[in-house]
Amino acid sequence: MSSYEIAEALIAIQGVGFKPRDPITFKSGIKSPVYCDNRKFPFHPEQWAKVIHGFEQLVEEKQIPLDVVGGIEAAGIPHSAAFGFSAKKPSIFIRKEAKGHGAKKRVEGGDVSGKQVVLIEDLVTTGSSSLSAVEALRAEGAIVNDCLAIISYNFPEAIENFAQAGVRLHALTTFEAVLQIAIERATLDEAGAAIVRDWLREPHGWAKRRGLE
Ligand SMILES: O=P(O)(O)OC[C@H]1O[C@H](OP(=O)(O)OP(=O)(O)O)[C@H](O)[C@@H]1O
Ligand SMILES: O=C(O)c1cc(=O)[nH]c(=O)[nH]1
Repeated sequence: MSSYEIAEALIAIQGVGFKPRDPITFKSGIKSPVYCDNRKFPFHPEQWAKVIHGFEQLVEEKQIPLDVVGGIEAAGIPHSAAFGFSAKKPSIFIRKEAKGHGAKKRVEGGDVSGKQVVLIEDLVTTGSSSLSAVEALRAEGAIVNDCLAIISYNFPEAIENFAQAGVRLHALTTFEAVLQIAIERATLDEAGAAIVRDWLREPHGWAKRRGLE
């Protein structure tokens, strides 16, 4: 499954929104003129199958050691569960925060101690959600060296965060691929594309630069 095919699939399920003049706030607090919504994939099984096959191919081609598949709450979980089921591997999930009641755990579903856990995230922006999950897993004795994601914005800070944590990030596609397709198809006009490119150059200060905050 190529990066282009996965980007096409995300566009086909209407999982990409361009909002150059009406920004959206990301988990990290970054204000953005674009939004990718991988949560829509399970509603479109034919397109979703491309994601799950993409993960299978990635693990096989890169010979990624895998005992357990771990989905990051919330949007990572459906993809992780489907991939684990299809690959006949156990799967667990990792909460972003421990609950205040019940077992109060972040890692749910099984014992990961001494196991090679491959993380599944739907989307990487800064990488902070992924790396917090890595910490929670390592605290339970898991071996975590690889994270698979559907899409990454490929921000330098995310690349640096993954490198520092000693985790390889393998994304099926990138926001750049999505942007290329949107420009080719004139889904995004030139003025809109210029705004998105300006955001990509320096996302943290973008909203201020444009007088939006
Ligand atoms: O790389 P980061 O800067 O951490 O951003 C990426 C995270 O943001 C979203 O989670 P969010 O908590 O917004 O939504 P969810 O609860 O649906 O997963 C997404 O699903 C990733 O987990
Ligand atoms: O960083 C985020 O919070 C984020 C970005 C994005 O494009 N889509 C999403 O679901 N979350």
